[in-house]
Amino acid sequence: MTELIRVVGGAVLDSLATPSRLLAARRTAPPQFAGMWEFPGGKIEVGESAEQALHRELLEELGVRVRLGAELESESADGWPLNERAAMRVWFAELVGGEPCPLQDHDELRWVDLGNRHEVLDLPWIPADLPIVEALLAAVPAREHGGTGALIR
Ligand SMILES: Nc1nc2c([nH]c(=O)n2[C@H]2C[C@H](O)[C@@H](COP(=O)(O)OP(=O)(O)OP(=O)(O)O)O2)c(=O)[nH]1
Repeated sequence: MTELIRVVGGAVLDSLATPSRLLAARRTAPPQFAGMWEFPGGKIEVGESAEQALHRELLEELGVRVRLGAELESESADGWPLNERAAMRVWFAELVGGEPCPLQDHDELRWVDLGNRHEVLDLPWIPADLPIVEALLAAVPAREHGGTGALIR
């Protein structure tokens, strides 16, 4: 059996304590994903933990340092299925250094309003990301319900 490709993604928020916006990134490659939106991140390299990989990828791709919050839990410990060979673990995060720029693998970054489901879901996400985005929207505490702090660990 071929080994699972392990991917990590960052659900970068304007704030873990009082989240209102999510940073989405538009891919430039490969051709089947170019122009689609995703969670910035990438494959875990040999010798890295998932969290180390996520810090490295966000620095390489966006030029930012982040504080990680809670993981967006999926049914499998391997993370969210992307295809028959790959799965992605996703962590909430907030910026602690740098301004996000599409340095590598993306040509546009966009802060989308978590209070507006259509604005978030109308982006042409990589199809495998749609259940993840739905779960993220459900996990982010609604401000009007006074839910804050749930994404901090
Ligand atoms: N980063 C990321 N990859 C995703 C998402 N959704 C999704 O299906 N993928 C797929 C696309 C790729 O086949 C794979 C991740 O590969 P990648 O190209 O981002 O990884 P990498 O930065 O380590 O790139 P490379 O050096 O191996 O080319 O997972 C997502 O939201 N974020």
